[in-house]
Amino acid sequence: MLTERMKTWRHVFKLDPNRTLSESALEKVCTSGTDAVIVGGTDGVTYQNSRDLIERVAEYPVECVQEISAESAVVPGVDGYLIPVVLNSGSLRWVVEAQQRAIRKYGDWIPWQDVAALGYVVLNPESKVARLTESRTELETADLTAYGRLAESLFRMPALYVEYSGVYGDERMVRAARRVLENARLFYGGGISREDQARAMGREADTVVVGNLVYQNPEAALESVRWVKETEANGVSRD
Ligand SMILES: CC(C)=CCC/C(C)=C/CC/C(C)=C/CC/C(C)=C/CC/C(C)=C/CC/C(C)=C/CC/C(C)=C/COP(=O)(O)OP(=O)(O)O
Ligand SMILES: O=P(O)(O)OC[C@@H](O)CO
Ligand SMILES: [Mg+2]
Repeated sequence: MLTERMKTWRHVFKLDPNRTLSESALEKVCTSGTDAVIVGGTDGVTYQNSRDLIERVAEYPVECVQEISAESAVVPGVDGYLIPVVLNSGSLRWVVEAQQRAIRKYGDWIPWQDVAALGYVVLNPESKVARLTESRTELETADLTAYGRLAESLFRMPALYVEYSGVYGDERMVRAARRVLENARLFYGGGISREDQARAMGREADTVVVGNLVYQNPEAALESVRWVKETEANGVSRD
């Protein structure tokens, strides 16, 4: 089950099918000791560029999962599929509609044991994902923790994803969200570029996602695996 495997993820890389990565850089990413490689992005994601990148990652022993942002880009045969649900979106399209349309299309073909929902709360108003999904990013701590409880206890989601895509986020927000979760995992992603940031979010979150750094500073991106894994998460460990 994908949801079980996700419980072992401390550090993951998110690779964007719409960006170029040399074979030597990809090899380093995939053999870095990271727990999984997520293939996904917001814009310019197609079936072709997703399949190309997934096939390249599949050459390495690391777990590879596709994060689906467009119904047309679904690649069959991947280890797992992450389905974003943007809880603070201003449009139903990104909460249930796009997902319902895709389920209608793929129906019996969906390998549910290898599918997991990610309850996103998008907090960087300047990010592509915030703009696309018209996310309501002006949230207080209490709003975020309520989304956390909604995701975990009402929707029974396996993970809450605090998403600051492109900028380093507010550690207090992440800590508050983590505190109210008992079973769901807390994913943090956004703007990790330095050791202190990787360690700080490594303390607050269960799973730390590193994206842009792979393209901006590959050496630091590789180091981020160690920075996160050496750091103990504050949360009670759950299995
Ligand atoms: C055999 C077979 C066919 C198997 C497959 C079956 C299967 C798994 C079918 C899919 C079922 C399903 C429910 C699919 C969901 C479809 C869908 C379109 C859902 C909507 C997802 C959504 C809310 C998208 C909005 C954007 C979003 C949240 C994207 C996630 C990634 C993200 C936040 C990237 C951020 O990075 P990026 O913006 O690229 O960062 P940069 O600015 O640095 O580029
Ligand atoms: O690209 P960065 O800013 O590292 O963010 C990672 C991930 O949360 C994006 O969905
Ligand atoms: Mg992108």
